[in-house]
Amino acid sequence: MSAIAKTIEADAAAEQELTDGFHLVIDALKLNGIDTIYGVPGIPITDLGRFAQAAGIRVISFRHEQNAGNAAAIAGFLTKKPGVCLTVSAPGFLNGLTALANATTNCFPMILISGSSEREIVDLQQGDYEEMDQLAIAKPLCKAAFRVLHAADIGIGVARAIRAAVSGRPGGVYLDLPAKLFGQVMDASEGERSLVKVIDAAPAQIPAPEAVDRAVALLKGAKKPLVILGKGAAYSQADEEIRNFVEKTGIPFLPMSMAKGILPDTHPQSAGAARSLVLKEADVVMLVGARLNWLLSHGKGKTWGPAGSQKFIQIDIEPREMDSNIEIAAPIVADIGSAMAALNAKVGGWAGAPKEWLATVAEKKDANIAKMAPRLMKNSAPMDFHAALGALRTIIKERPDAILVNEGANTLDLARGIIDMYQPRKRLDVGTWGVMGIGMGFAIGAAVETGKPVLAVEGDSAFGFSGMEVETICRYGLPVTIVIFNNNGIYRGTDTDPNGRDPGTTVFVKDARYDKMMEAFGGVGVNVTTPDELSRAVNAAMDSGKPTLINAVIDPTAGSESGNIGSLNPQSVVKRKK
Ligand SMILES: CC(C)(COP(=O)(O)OP(=O)(O)OC[C@H]1O[C@@H](n2cnc3c(N)ncnc32)[C@H](O)[C@@H]1OP(=O)(O)O)[C@@H](O)C(=O)NCCC(=O)NCCSC=O
Repeated sequence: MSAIAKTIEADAAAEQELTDGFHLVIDALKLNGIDTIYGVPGIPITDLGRFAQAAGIRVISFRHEQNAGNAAAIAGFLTKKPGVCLTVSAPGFLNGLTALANATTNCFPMILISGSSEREIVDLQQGDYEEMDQLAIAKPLCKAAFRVLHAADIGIGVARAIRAAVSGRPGGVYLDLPAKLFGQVMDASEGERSLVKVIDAAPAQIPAPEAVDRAVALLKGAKKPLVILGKGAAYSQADEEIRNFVEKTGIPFLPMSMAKGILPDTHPQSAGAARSLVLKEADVVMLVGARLNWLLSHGKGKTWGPAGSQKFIQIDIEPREMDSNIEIAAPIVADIGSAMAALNAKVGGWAGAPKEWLATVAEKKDANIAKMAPRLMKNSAPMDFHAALGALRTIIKERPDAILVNEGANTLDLARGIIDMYQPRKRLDVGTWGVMGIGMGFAIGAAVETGKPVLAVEGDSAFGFSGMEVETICRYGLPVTIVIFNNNGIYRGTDTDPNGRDPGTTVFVKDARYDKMMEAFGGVGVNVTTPDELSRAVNAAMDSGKPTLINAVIDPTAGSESGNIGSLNPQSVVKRKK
């Protein structure tokens, strides 16, 4: 071998033995089973995305970080592994932060990884590119926040982020990676040794036996027991244990929005269609992964029975959740799976819920269902919400493993009650914050993570927050069908400016054709005006698996001001002169 050849070979060997910050981040994620990254490329993380894709990680590039973050968040909810969102510094980071905060509020495990500026310059405020103290900004908005300054600490940084995201009550974690870190080079073997594989990231939290006994005693003495299933119960994937408990005890259950389908909405014990009655009349209420927040009127007031007349059992992994609004007579601090298993072991041989109570619930439920039925069957043009949702309800019944994404005002409030769900974790919606804008991010995340067909039912306003991602859906050829309930505006399309100068504050362009947006990117666009046309279009889209957007024309006068949350949306009682 010539001297030159020897030198080249020696150089190559030396090169192989090196690694850098980019590759250590990727190796750390892969070592911990993270196989997908959602993000938007740019300075300083462009190459991180490229190298990650080359290393076999699936990298889904979005048009806006908030949507990428929402996709990562819902990936976390669906898989119990942290969903990862990758952004550029400053504005990209801030865009992703909304999704991180929302993930934290909803208890979805997610990691926002953002490139950032050089510490030394940021701290002295010397004007670096997109200079911002991202760590300080992220801290109050997520469960934990870490910054890695040295490549040798990347393994620890990623491990801490993963454990923080999924252990205990899951949530969002911010991981700050300054640009300088990516180029730091080290010996490959040293780099490998610095990586950390997280063992038992979310250990089971076993309930105390006396806590379980206390709860069982309360339930057995109840005349009108009720189980409320929350999104935490859906997240836990303890589907069998939950179903066993509900069926063994015969207690009526009320699913919160994203808990629909843990047991089918058509289950004889479902009290979904008798919501007001069961909340007011139950004497013992068992909350399973459901919090007594605004969605349950904080456990008090006119939604509930007289103060002190109802006793609460609460199962939650977070001890501080107990007594957050009212007294919890039987707290069970545990993960849902362990708690339900422990309860199941204690409720054998029990006679079940009193028959009179079941009959009362059934009567109210049947009456509400009968009242709604004719409204779902009108084949009129233009459609109202009920007629359009009646068509979609049949589609989900026939395709129970499809994932339903839902956001809007009327579109959300009515779809929640009308569209029955049959399987767990198939309904993804606006969650704890009632946030508009989750639509396309959730749809993409759900399609990527599960490979199942996704039906996104969107109000025209809600869709606008993430609508540009239809290009992403087309680019990746995802099996997403979007139905836009287009009534020309927010709530309805009839508002006007009293001065006649501008459009009313809640209206959009009249008779807009959202379906044309999809066609612009090679997807299928369809305009429909009747429930029959809507059914045909959705079925064709879901059969073909092609990205499709259906503009469903809804009567602009249909819809009300999202009445359910009227107390949060005060109307002025003051009449003022012009
Ligand atoms: C907290 C809530 C679930 C409470 O709503 P409620 O109207 O009290 O209950 P819902 O479950 O929607 O049910 C309404 C009524 O329909 C009945 N109901 C429910 N399902 C059915 C079926 N399948 N058939 C017939 N009737 C039904 C149910 O018993 C209630 O009647 P009765 O029992 O007779 O009362 C809701 O307000 C909510 O999730 N809000 C979030 C909204 C949100 O996030 N918006 C984003 C902002 S929008 C931006 O502007």
